[in-house]
Amino acid sequence: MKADPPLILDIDGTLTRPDRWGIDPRVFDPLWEWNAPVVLATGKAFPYPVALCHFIGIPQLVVAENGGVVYTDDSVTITADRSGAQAVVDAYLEAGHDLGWGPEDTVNRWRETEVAISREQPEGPLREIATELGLEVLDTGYAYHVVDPAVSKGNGVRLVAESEGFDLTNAVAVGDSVNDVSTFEAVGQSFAVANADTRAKAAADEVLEAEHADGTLDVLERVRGTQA
Ligand SMILES: O=C(O)COP(=O)(O)O
Ligand SMILES: [Mg+2]
Repeated sequence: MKADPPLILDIDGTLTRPDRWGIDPRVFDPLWEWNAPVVLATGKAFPYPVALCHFIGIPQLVVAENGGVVYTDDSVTITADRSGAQAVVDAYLEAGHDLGWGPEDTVNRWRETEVAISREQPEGPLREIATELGLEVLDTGYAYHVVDPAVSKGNGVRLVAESEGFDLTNAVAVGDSVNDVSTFEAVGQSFAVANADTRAKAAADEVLEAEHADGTLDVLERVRGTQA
């Protein structure tokens, strides 16, 4: 019997539904049944993908914070320091802006290596301050992320593959935005969902006809059982 290829999946825009926030529940069963490693590679803070793996019922193979935090079953690697991003955010707040998440800010509460800002907040001054301080702003379509340019999902995915002992040239990735470009470059076969931004579409081997989880489910159907 042929095996499944390792999967590297983005979360927002890729496992979600187009019409509302949240994961499309149809992705749970195929991921639980997947006969190869499934890595969730996301811009979200570390607890979110860990919880998603937990609730799907699959091993916790996670790249969080756009590569800032990498987790295989038994080891956490922190690949950056939050202080750079925090300095950008402090200057942004000092200039009279807000992160836009309310007083408890659960978006950033557990972030260890980067900071996310609501897309309802002004982007121009954030980019200006980040450039001045040598940091980068990624617009995922869900938030602006202030990140260390040396950090990437792709590098995180390489760490997971090395530690788990699978070959990324056999892996299949699906994503929707600029923060997935480095993942697409790291794997053998990459797909951008139809709702993806122009950078992700340009970097992917193939742009799917379907959006969000519909596109991802089509890929799963197509690549299941195709490994030697
Ligand atoms: O946190 C975000 O802004 C986007 O998350 P994602 O990388 O899973 O799409
Ligand atoms: Mg995404």
